[in-house]
Amino acid sequence: MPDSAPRTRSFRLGVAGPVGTGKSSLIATVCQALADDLELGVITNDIFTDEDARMLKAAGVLDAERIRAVETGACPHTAIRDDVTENLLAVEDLERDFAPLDVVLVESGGDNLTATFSPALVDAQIFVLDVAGGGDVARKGGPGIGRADLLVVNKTDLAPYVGVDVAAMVDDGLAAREGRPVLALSRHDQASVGRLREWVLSMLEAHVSGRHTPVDPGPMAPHFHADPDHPDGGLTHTHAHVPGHTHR
Ligand SMILES: Nc1nc2c(ncn2[C@@H]2O[C@H](COP(=O)(O)OP(=O)(O)OP(=O)(O)O)[C@@H](O)[C@H]2O)c(=O)[nH]1
Repeated sequence: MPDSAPRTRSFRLGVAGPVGTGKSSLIATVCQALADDLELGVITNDIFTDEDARMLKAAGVLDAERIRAVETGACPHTAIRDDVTENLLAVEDLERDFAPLDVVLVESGGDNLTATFSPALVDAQIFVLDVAGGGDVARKGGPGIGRADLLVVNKTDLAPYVGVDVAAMVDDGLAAREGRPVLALSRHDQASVGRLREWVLSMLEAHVSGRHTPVDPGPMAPHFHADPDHPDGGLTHTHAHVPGHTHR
């Protein structure tokens, strides 16, 4: 990427979405599509393991040293939204060790429909749904579906097998997003991979030229955490407040 000034700060791109929608695979696809053109790094988040980082290293999409895992030890959205310290340090370490990096991709642990990144951690974010999760999911709304920088409807190659109309799902996404982009993607469809590549490059260009302003998609909706020590078996809460907030 042409650049005249010395630079250590990368374009930080978050990838969030429900469990199993293909976040790690999308990151692998982006790395494969751009590793010859850009300097890349990856941070993965898992609750108890470094499974996603190991999968990406095994896939050989980047030098293994450029893929690092954060073990959140708590609900994934805590580490990408409420207290991003661990992730921010991991991103900054990567940026220092491989300076200058063009893009650091940060994968959220799989979470529910309402988990989004804090703009304190990433400059832009992709929210990933897949057709196998149901054709109606894009209609369900929430901050990621409505206001992430890009909504991906993933695994379109599976649509005929799960009875989902991809075009209708994309239209639902567009209707929920007031003009923000929606991309139908399959890692087996090179044209769609090309569109994802172009989107990442255009966002990087907008970031480097100062034309992109990170936007907070908004807080999570109220949700329930199971807790055997709680008299009601758990706690329903929101993330609209931050100070003093903890998760088990
Ligand atoms: N058919 C098809 N399968 C895909 C595609 N992308 C991912 N998968 C499969 O979907 C499954 C889940 O993919 P992952 O990339 O691990 O999903 P994830 O969102 O990172 O999963 P968690 O980190 O557990 O939330 C794997 O079996 C992938 O091989 C795709 O484009 N088409």
